[in-house]
Amino acid sequence: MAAGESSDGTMGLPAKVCMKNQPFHKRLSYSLQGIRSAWKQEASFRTQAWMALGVVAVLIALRPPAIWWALLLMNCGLVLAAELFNTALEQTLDHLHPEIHPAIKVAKDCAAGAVLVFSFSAVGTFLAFLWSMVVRTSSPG
Ligand SMILES: Nc1ncnc2c1ncn2[C@@H]1O[C@H](COP(=O)(O)OP(=O)(O)OP(=O)(O)O)[C@@H](O)[C@H]1O
Repeated sequence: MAAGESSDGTMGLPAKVCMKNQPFHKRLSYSLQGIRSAWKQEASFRTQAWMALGVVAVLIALRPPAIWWALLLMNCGLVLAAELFNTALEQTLDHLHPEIHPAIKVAKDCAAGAVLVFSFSAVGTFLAFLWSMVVRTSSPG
């Protein structure tokens, strides 16, 4: 055993530090646990996930060119990822500072604003997609 190393191989580091750099399957499992927690706790995340599924259903039904799949899936992913970041920030702030504070209001409002910006982008992209479908079906030939 090297000097300073403990018998459990942690070198006496706090447990939190030892949770870094774990095998891929463990890191994947933590990511999935995060998504499951957001699903359980955040109504907004559930709504956005159902809407993303709706978009996928529309894509499967209409079979548009690949560029529309890429654009719409990317927008759905951005909204869901932004909501996960928003949830992470809310949980951290509520844990570290449960009391009301103007700085926490600004931080939470900005995070919610980020989700709103991505949501507008997603809605705009979806409307453009619908418009392109209408033009494609109404054009002669
Ligand atoms: N500790 C606090 N201090 C000041 N304002 C707060 C605090 N906690 C929440 N707020 C205000 O309440 C709003 C909603 O709070 P919070 O984000 O925790 O709820 P939420 O329903 O989970 O929101 P979201 O739908 O964005 O996930 C915040 O955007 C902020 O304006």
